[in-house]
Amino acid sequence: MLSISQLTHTYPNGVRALDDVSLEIPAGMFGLLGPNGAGKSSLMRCLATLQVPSAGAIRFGDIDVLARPDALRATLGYLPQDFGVYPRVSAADMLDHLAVLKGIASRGERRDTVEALLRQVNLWDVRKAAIAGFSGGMRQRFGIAQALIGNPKLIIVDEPTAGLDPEERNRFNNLLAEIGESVVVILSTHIVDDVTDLCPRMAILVSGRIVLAGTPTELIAALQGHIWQASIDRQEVDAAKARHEVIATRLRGGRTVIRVLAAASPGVGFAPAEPGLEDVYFATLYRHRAAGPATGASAEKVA
Ligand SMILES: Nc1ncnc2c1ncn2[C@@H]1O[C@H](COP(=O)(O)OP(=O)(O)OP(=O)(O)O)[C@@H](O)[C@H]1O
Repeated sequence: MLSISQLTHTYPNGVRALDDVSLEIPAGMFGLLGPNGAGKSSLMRCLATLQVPSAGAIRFGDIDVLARPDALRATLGYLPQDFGVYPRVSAADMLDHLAVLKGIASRGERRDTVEALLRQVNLWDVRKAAIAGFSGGMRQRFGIAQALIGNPKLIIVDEPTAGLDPEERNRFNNLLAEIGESVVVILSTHIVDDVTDLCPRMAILVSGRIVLAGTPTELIAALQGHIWQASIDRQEVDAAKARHEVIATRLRGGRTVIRVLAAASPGVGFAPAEPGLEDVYFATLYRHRAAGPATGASAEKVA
């Protein structure tokens, strides 16, 4: 179990990226959804001990993470949003090097580990090719291989499928789904379908705050009977937005399909719609935007 209590992080420029974040995350896959700038990467970096939060506490099992970051690192697998540079060394040599850094001293054990991981992520055939020449999907699969070195109990993956084509995204998600259910896997993303496909538990982060948390099934059920859909002309969209709580608009065959949040039928032309996780996400963002400032971390004036 990963326990995050009242975590707050303010960058030196005054941006408060995390604001009183508390979450209890059991074993299994946990989806953290949020728009750009919500604070997802900031939270991931704090959990991965790459950044010390301004306030709050993090516990993973027996480990007080802020007091003993090294103890967490020994059991952590982290796939950052962006590796930055991709070396010209081969995938096999790089994994071997990273295994040394993870403390696997025995050459034989490393060879077995590297082979098993490369086969698991389907990169065995290209093990001798330089990572610098890999496609985006191959890089991400290499990324998950390096995160799995040493059988970590906490795995953090930060927006892993952004920029991948649907086939590679699917491949990557299948890999994540195979990771054992006895470990905590945190998947940070703004792709709702990734959470729908993979995560039995989730939370939505907006402006550095957890605004919703639960199981996708329960959160979707809570919207039952509250989502309505209509197909309208593009010119009518602004008027519809003024009249209704329009949570999403989508073009379909030259017309605009709007999804509206309402306890009863909003009027002629609207049909009841089956809610999905995307409605949960958009309704949450809509309510947040209606209640306060635009999404993005809150900027505090520093005196
Ligand atoms: N090193 C930093 N210094 C100052 N501000 C930062 C720093 N890193 C992030 N921020 C700010 O903190 C807020 C949260 O950023 P963060 O990258 O954590 O969000 P995110 O949800 O991961 O966004 P994205 O989906 O775009 O990656 C943003 O306003 C961002 O500009």
